[in-house]
Amino acid sequence: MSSKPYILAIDQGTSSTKTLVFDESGNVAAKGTAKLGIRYEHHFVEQSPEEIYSSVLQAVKACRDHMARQGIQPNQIAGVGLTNQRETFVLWDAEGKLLYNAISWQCKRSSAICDRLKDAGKEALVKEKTGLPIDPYFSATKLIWLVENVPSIAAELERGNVFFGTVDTWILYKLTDGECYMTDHTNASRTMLFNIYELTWDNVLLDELGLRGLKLPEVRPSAYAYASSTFEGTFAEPLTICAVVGDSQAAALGAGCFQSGEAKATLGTGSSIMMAVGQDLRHKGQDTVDAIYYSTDNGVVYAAEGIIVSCGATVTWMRDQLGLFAEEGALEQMVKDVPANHGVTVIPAFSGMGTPYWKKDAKATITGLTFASDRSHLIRAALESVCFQVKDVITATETEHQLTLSQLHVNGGMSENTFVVQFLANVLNKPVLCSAMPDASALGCARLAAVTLQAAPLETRLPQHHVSVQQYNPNADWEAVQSSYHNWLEHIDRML
Ligand SMILES: O=P(O)(O)OC[C@H](O)CO
Repeated sequence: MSSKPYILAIDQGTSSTKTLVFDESGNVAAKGTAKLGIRYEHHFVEQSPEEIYSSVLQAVKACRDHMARQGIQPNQIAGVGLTNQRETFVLWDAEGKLLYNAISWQCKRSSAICDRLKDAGKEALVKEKTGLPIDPYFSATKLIWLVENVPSIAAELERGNVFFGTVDTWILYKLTDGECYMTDHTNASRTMLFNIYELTWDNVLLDELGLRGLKLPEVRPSAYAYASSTFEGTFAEPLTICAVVGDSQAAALGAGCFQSGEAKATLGTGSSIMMAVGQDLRHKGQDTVDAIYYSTDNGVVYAAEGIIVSCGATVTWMRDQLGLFAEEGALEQMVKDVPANHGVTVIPAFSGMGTPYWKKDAKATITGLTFASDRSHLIRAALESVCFQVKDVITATETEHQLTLSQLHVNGGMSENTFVVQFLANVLNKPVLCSAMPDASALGCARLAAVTLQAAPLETRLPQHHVSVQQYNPNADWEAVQSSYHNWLEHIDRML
């Protein structure tokens, strides 16, 4: 064992920051966590940048204290990996003074701006350069909203005094007292300002979007020695941050998607599905998102991504707004008790539909109800909708990239529901793998940090041989499965 066998991973997410210490085999040796608030107001979703930063410090401190109880010394930490919620951004000035709250990836304030850009025919240009569709999900249109609606930001932009940063950049900036103004390829690729083929901020796009003069961070590989920090005195000696990567990408790396055609689906409130494509993006996605998966000294690896807006959110709505059940635990048995959905179909467009439909203004529908329908049918149809949406994304990805899904790894809260995972295996007609390791994003960024530290192949880092992985194989009548999926597609067609 080396004298520095541990890696500290920081996972800065939307509702909390988690920290985990991994040993060389991928065992979790210590943990810390800190909660984080979020403000929802109609279509506006914001967070406090200071709170984001302090949640990182708190979670790192909690982890340090746990390390001490486990007998791990800070000088046994070889380096730090940082993974973070993507698309959320912060603006500050040359003095480091905040210009606004952090605008969350969930915020849809720029819906009308997206329509305007599409009407002006900008969609092809944006897609061609960034790999992204024009959608409020990505940072740029919400930045335009701020420039158009907050006079002080417009004035500062005019003076060249607006510094833009995704959450990783903000954390690096704060940890280094403004010394490190950087981001990685994966985070840059979610802003809708970064050319994912030329690997530069796109000046043509910045001009077209009225953002000329915006200060943007230097972009580095995901596996890279960014900066060193004591985390404001949490550690006596500075630790080096050796990796930065968006959390969905990190979750795919943590799940072990290393070969083209391997994919992961994080089934949370919504879902991000990512399929590894390789170093060469030969076919560009039309309805899927072309994403930078990760980058090292050896270059950039691409992935295809699909975004589902409503997964667990549909079930939460059925619990909180319709009162159909009280606890998640009861849910699984309830749906297993009914052999089918009895003709009930839920199209969960509560906040529009993402990949491959990109209909941000669509509304949810429940169809096929009769007096014989009961809550189990509704819930079953809601859970089926999660799987059908994943199938939609996988089908679009396979077609656009001329790849075949080999297997799907699932993680996130809904992957604990065995009905969902089995139904997914049936709908995809492929094995679905569910790891007992819940913190895939932290593991993924720790793997990248290990690559920076040891220049070894990514797939050999922190192998986690001890963690059990449950495999679900298709076990239903394929014709029946196909017929229910066709029924879903027909309903989608009607909705569109
Ligand atoms: O904070 P999470 O883990 O829900 O991740 C948010 C995603 O990065 C948004 O793209």
